[in-house]
Amino acid sequence: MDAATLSADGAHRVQAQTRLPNFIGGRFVDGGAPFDVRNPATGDVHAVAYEADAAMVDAAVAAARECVEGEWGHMPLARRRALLMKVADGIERRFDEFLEAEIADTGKPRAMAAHLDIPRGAANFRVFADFIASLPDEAFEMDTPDGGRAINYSVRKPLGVVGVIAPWNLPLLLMTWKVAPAMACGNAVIVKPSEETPSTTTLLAEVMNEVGVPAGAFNVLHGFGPNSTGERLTSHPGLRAITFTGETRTGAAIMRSAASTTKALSFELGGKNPAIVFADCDFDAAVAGLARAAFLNTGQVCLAPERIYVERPIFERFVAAMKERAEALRPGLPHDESTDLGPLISHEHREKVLGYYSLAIEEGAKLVTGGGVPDLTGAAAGGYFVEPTIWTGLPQTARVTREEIFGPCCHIAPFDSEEEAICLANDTDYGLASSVWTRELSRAHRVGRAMAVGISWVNCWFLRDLRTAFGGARQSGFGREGGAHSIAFYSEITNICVKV
Ligand SMILES: NC(=O)c1ccc[n+]([C@@H]2O[C@H](COP(=O)([O-])OP(=O)(O)OC[C@H]3O[C@@H](n4cnc5c(N)ncnc54)[C@H](O)[C@@H]3O)[C@@H](O)[C@H]2O)c1
Ligand SMILES: O=C/C=C/C=C(\O)C(=O)O
Repeated sequence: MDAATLSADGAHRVQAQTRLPNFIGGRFVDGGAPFDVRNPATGDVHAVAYEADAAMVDAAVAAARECVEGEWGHMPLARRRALLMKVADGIERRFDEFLEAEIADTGKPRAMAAHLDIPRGAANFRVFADFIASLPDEAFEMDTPDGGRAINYSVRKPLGVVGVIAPWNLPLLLMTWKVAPAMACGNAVIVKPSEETPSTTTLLAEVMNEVGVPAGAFNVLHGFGPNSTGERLTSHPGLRAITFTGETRTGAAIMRSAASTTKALSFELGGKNPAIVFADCDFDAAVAGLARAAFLNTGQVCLAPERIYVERPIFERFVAAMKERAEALRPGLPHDESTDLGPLISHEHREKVLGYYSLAIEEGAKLVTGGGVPDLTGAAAGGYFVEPTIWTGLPQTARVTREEIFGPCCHIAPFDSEEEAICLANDTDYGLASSVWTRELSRAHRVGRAMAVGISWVNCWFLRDLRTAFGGARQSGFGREGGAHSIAFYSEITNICVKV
């Protein structure tokens, strides 16, 4: 069986033990040490992927380099763009297969994957194929010492071979968010999907071949991080850049490993994101928006608010409304239409989240709701579910209010002034995203701007225009991607200075 069997029939379409081989130079290749891929909604093994060894990494780098120095890197932009548009069409043509593959790897509710993950996979290719067509190059005319003039203009060229190291929480979305602009710029990519979620990346390799992307422009290597495929890629001298989304600690390890070959790095890392709710907000919209933000994807969204600060006059009412929302969420299997809360990604991650659930109590939190494991029967009894959880009463110094948990949980604290709210929100080592909820226009701008983050939302959350800058401040990463920022990162820019 190969990745094509992901298209099998029936309600639960992914068959047991789907084979997910590595994809090098346009071909699925045998070899590598097999490892199990589990469906976290049931705990069952649904696929086997193959950890790429050092020789496979070398082969992928060689194939990618040949392609970027040859057909792909020199392809006229119009043709390259047309191919990327076809990749988007190809994802949509095989939408159900992508959907089932993503669901099998993550256990997330079908509606979420159908409305967010898979459509964004296609959109990422369309947006960057469009965007690159109309992006102006820089030009500066200058005076010269001899009284003449010179014209400077810049041209963009591919960087070369780019390594894309992706996480498991929004697998297709976050991987294509990097692959699409990298390929639009003419680079060849080698993707290492998370070992937890290798299926949709493998399926994308099939689409690349189907639509005629030249062999070697897109490669997939499966495996783990340290002493495995991840580290082999980050230390490989044949790669010019690594774009990474994942934990801050992993980012630090990648930096060390990439240092000796001076690769360009773009890092989207963890967060401990604040939300500030003022008493003048649209109360119902704030509750609906923040309940979604805290619990979407079972809290496994890097942008999720794990710290919510609420102006004192509405604090009790807000906590009660969030409690009601949390308790209305129904955990269950992805294909059950009544499910709105999926599992965590793995047994290990559940242990980590439950560790924080215990720690919160040890640190003196008041448990508003949740704090444990839901009592599920049938197939879901083997899944890695936890209860959506809300705490109050912790100090800013508690580990639960400082460390990223990455589960369906948040701590809610009161504040008395705008100044205090800003201080509390920015009192963190991270700086990824924030949201401010108020009806007062100038305060919205003032507080929105004061947030020490890369992405500051006002009266919304996770509203994305893919042309805008996206990334983290402080320990949430460096570099920005999105729109022109992506194109700049994935390009080698040559300035040409012509004396006239
Ligand atoms: N800032 C963002 O945009 C953003 C988006 C999504 C997720 N995240 C963060 O990602 C984390 C969750 O994802 P995760 O658990 O998959 O992250 P992770 O850091 O554990 O793993 C991410 C990827 O890195 C690989 N990896 C691990 N160690 C490596 C090493 N030493 N060398 C090379 N590769 C290595 C993994 O195999 C995986 O493919 C959270 O911290 C979350 O906040 C951030
Ligand atoms: O879990 C993190 C979500 C990140 C989202 C994006 O990178 C995006 O929307 O492009």
